Amino acid sequence: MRSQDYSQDAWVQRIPKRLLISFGNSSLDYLYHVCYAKKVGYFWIGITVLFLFLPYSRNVMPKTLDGQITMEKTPSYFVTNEAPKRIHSMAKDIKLIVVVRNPVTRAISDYTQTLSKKPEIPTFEVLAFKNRTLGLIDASWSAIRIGIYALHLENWLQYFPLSQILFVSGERLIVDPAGEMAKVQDFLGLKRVVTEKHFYFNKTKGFPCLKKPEDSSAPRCLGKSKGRTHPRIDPDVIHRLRKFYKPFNMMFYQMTGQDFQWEQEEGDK
Ligand SMILES: Nc1ncnc2c1ncn2[C@@H]1O[C@H](COP(=O)(O)OS(=O)(=O)O)[C@@H](OP(=O)(O)O)[C@H]1O
Repeated sequence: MRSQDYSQDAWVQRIPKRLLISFGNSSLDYLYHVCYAKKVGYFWIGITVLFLFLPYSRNVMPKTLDGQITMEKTPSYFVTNEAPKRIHSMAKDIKLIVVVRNPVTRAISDYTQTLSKKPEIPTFEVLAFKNRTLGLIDASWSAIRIGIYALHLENWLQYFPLSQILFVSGERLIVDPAGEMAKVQDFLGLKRVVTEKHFYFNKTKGFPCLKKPEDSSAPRCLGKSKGRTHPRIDPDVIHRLRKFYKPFNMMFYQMTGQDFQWEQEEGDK
């Protein structure tokens, strides 16, 4: 086996070969948090400009050794039109890890986040419709448009084959974090270092958290801004949104070869 060179010269800033992305509000932070805490990769927490506008973005990357993985995480790439083309021109063999979640819950989560910053905005029910009497959904509202995953994925598939993309279920990440992490590690070609023994379910938070690592004093949950209580949304509106998304979801399942079972969920949080 080749011994690792730890000399100063061996630490180099590299263009990431793995990218964690999501449509926003889909548990990407949690995936990143687990990968980071368990050193599954060396991260740059990305901002969209990185790949899009900085030709020498390598300069802002963490230094890694040959054989270590440089990853970048950002929620906004997936819906940024120019992103796949530019990323492809810099790193065509990149592995993409995309976290997805029921688009109806995602839209409500997105709205809840905005509401926490701007309490004066209209209700979700008002923003969701162009014409509520006619049941016409406002697909130009970003909270809704982002959830049309099939549309965004089409753009990426023009540049990257499906084999380079792993879709992680935001729902499964909550109920079975170790199971989803196993898929992530397999996809990255890594030994399964993150397993069930690293997680516990925090009843107060209502989400899984990481158990206390040996080198730190506290178990790690995500902060208060993750896992917020959603406002109550009129069930009719939820029903209407489900109908709106259904054909797009079906298209997305077909394109990815994965059934995320969003139609089977009883209600949205
Ligand atoms: N372990 C754990 N702890 C807390 N929250 C968790 C966890 N796993 C998944 N989630 C869900 O993650 C949702 C927020 O997604 P992110 O903001 O991380 O996504 S993204 O970075 O914008 O893609 C967040 O959405 P909200 O519930 O609307 O706040 C959570 O439902």
